[in-house]
Amino acid sequence: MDAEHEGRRILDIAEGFMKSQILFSSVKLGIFNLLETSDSPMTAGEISEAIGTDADATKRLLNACTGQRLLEKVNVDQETGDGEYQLSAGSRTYLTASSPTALTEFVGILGDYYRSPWQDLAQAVKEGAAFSARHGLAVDKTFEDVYRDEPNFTGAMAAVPAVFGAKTASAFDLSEFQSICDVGGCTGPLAYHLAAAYPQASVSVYDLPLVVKLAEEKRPAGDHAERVSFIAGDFFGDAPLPAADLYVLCRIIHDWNDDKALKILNKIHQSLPPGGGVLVADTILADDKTGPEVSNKYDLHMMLAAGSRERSGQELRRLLNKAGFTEVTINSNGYPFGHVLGRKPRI
Ligand SMILES: C[S@@+](CC[C@H](N)C(=O)[O-])C[C@H]1O[C@@H](n2cnc3c(N)ncnc32)[C@H](O)[C@@H]1O
Repeated sequence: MDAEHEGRRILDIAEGFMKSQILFSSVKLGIFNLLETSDSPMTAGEISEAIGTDADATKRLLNACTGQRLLEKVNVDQETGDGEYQLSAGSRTYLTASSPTALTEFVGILGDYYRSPWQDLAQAVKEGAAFSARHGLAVDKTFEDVYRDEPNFTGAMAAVPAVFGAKTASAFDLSEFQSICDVGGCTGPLAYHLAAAYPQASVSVYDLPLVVKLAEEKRPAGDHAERVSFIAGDFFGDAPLPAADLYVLCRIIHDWNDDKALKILNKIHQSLPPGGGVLVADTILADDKTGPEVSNKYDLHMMLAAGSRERSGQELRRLLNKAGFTEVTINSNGYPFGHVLGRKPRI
């Protein structure tokens, strides 16, 4: 073992919160959005004046952002070290207001609403199910509570499939399906990718009434978006799902305990014609549950925020089998989601 290397690696893990705080604070202060609107690189003084912050502290934050390659520093005075700041390629693509691939709202929710339950990780591990009973979505909290506590939840959710949804659309060849329903599809970012990838299919999104209302208001212009319909409902209610021969569940199964997840899968199975499919997209754990890192992180996150869990491919296979899906194919590669396709038997 290289002792020094291991020591540094452990400190690096411990100091991880400092890195994320640099990002969260810069997003919160509007630094990336400001630089997007500027025709040329800006000095720390210009930035602090525009966002109403302390000049010296702002300069230190901007330099830390540069160290994280969130910003670039140009025209540097070799004597004073002062210079001008501009967006890096990464922040221009993923952290600016007008970018169609902006992750800003998701970063915002991670830095605030989603960060607070992590303070209780040790307590949650001590208590297990008792902690979930107090805090868990699957137990005593509804999605209506989530929307009341964090009004920007839909914006934050939508950011991730807007960026990574093309990978979900292409994880399997879905071209045989004529009608696709994204169940719990939020304001439609994944449905728009599905509509673009499968022009032969009609595409719908099924979600709670308040989300559908928002989705209609936010619908972007363009052919693919216009082909997507939004249908309000409750997947735990008695009303049938919109008709489809493929149902998609992106980050839905991981919200719920096995009983509730099975309810959703059973309902989908009942709604499908023979040979129809269900596509699950979640951060899938390795069979020994020790990776990939993104899935382990979100497994704990789901425990803290929703009293639920991420599952391995084999666990998802067993759930799908229980609901009556026989042919189950697992494609667990990919960031941030792996994918599982299940089929209702043809006879
Ligand atoms: C974790 S979000 C995932 C959203 C989207 N699929 C994604 O990956 O970004 C869960 C979604 O399920 C929806 N949802 C929760 N309970 C529901 C219910 N009972 N019926 C229909 N949709 C529901 C929420 O409104 C939300 O859009």
